[in-house]
Amino acid sequence: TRSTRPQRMLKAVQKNAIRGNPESVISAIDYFCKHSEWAMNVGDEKGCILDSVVTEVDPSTVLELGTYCGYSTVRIARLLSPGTKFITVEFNPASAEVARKIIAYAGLQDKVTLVEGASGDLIPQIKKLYGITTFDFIFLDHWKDRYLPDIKLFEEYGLLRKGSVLLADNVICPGTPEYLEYVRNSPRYESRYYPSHLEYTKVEDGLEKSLFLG
Ligand SMILES: Cc1ncnc2c1ncn2[C@@H]1O[C@H](/C=C/CNC(=O)c2cc(-c3ccc(F)cc3)cc(O)c2O)[C@@H](O)[C@H]1O
Ligand SMILES: [Mg+2]
Repeated sequence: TRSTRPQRMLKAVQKNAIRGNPESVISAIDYFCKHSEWAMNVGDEKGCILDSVVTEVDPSTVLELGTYCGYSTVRIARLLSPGTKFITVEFNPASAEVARKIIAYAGLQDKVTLVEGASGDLIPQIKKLYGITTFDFIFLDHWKDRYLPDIKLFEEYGLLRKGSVLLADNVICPGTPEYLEYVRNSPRYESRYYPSHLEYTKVEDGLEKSLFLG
């Protein structure tokens, strides 16, 4: 049967990247997406903004929603200090399998816990299952209509602390209007928009960084 795009992306990593070298894995995926097949990774332009926010926050606990093939997982994990707890959530088994292989190819498997399941099911159990009280940094890049319900779950289950940073992809394209309206109007967040472009295109998109004020 025909391979899937994630499987073809994995092949490109295995062919063009150097095992244990995260930078080469990132470059191989970006090259594949620019020259072979577009894919919905955060990409190199928005990826640099992601890098700078992760570096600035220097988190001890990280949550990513929507692993997909693991591109942003590798971008984040390569910047984390030893001992950081990093959980990434993916409910499509095929995507999760490709992501595990790409994360492992980059040599970052010991820094990442990939959980297969739906974010709405996992979030209420994170404290119990992983012994995490609050997250310092959260990257939202899953179904766009799940951003708002999930941020409300973070609040409900006390997973945010004063200073927690949430970074959301695609707030313009495809767009997350309800989420944007919430974080920009809630007195509990201080939000800032980082203009950029949809991965591998000239289409406008951007990231929204929201600081939880407690
Ligand atoms: C509640 C729940 N729980 C667990 N995993 C979950 C989950 N909801 C989704 N997932 C997982 O995460 C990924 C899905 C990501 C969704 N991302 C996008 O749809 C997306 C789309 C574009 C795009 C832009 C313009 C176009 F013309 C076409 C596409 C760009 C992007 O950057 C995107 O992120 C995918 O691997 C899915 O299984
Ligand atoms: Mg995205």
